[in-house]
Amino acid sequence: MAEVLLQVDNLVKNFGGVRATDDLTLDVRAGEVHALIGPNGAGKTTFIGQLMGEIVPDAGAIRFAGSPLGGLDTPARVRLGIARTFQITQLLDEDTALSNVALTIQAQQGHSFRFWKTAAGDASLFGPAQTYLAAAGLAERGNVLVRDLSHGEHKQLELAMALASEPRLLLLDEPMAGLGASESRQMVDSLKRLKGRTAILLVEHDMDAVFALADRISVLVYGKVIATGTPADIQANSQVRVAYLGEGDA
Ligand SMILES: Nc1ncnc2c1ncn2[C@@H]1O[C@H](COP(=O)(O)OP(=O)(O)OP(=O)(O)O)[C@@H](O)[C@H]1O
Repeated sequence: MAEVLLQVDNLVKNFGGVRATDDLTLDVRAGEVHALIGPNGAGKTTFIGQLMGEIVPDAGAIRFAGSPLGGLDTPARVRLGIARTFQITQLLDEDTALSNVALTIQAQQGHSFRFWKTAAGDASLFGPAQTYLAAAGLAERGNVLVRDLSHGEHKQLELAMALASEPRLLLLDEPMAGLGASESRQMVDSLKRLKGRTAILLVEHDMDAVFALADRISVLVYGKVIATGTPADIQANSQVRVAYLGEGDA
């Protein structure tokens, strides 16, 4: 069995009277796609925020590659090898997809955005940028302006930008949201190609995508993991069927 990359133990987060994360225990193994599913408001986004260091837990522990993450800010966690999509919210609409990825690589290297003009002329960034675009399924779209990309292609570009930090763990918060059927298929194909290269924690409502991609699935209900298992285990779990999948649907 692959090594445990992310180990979360007994995590708790309260917002006033709401316990958004309730004694949450979960692990992600190196290279696996681990889907986290659950009804609206189950606490999935709050959990990702705690993994990235954007939300401070009230109790519990998170270890990544054996080291505790408590007290580390988001950039420090990115340097350790954790990345999420939508981390860099500002796509430059008037620049090409390739330039946007090149800029992300430059930012990873510690340069400030104000040196962008020089970076745009720095051909050494374009080779790697093209590789990340290709990994995200946008090999042919590098020279297209961001404002001319479709919604699905924006999502793929955000994926390429997340890959630019060479993460060992990629956190994806609803990558299929708002995508049409063919765009969803392209995203699933891109994520399938990434399997094994990086571990993925996939928060997703689209069950077709979850069952197409996941090695394991955890089910979150009211901030608590009520089940973890293979897709077949989860589909057969009567507690999950009642709580989430809906009897008769699964
Ligand atoms: N900053 C906050 N202040 C107060 N309550 C919050 C805050 N963030 C989240 N919550 C509450 O915590 C619970 C979990 O919310 P969260 O957004 O993490 O759920 P989710 O599973 O990501 O939902 P969805 O699938 O709809 O995105 C909800 O009851 C939500 O209202």
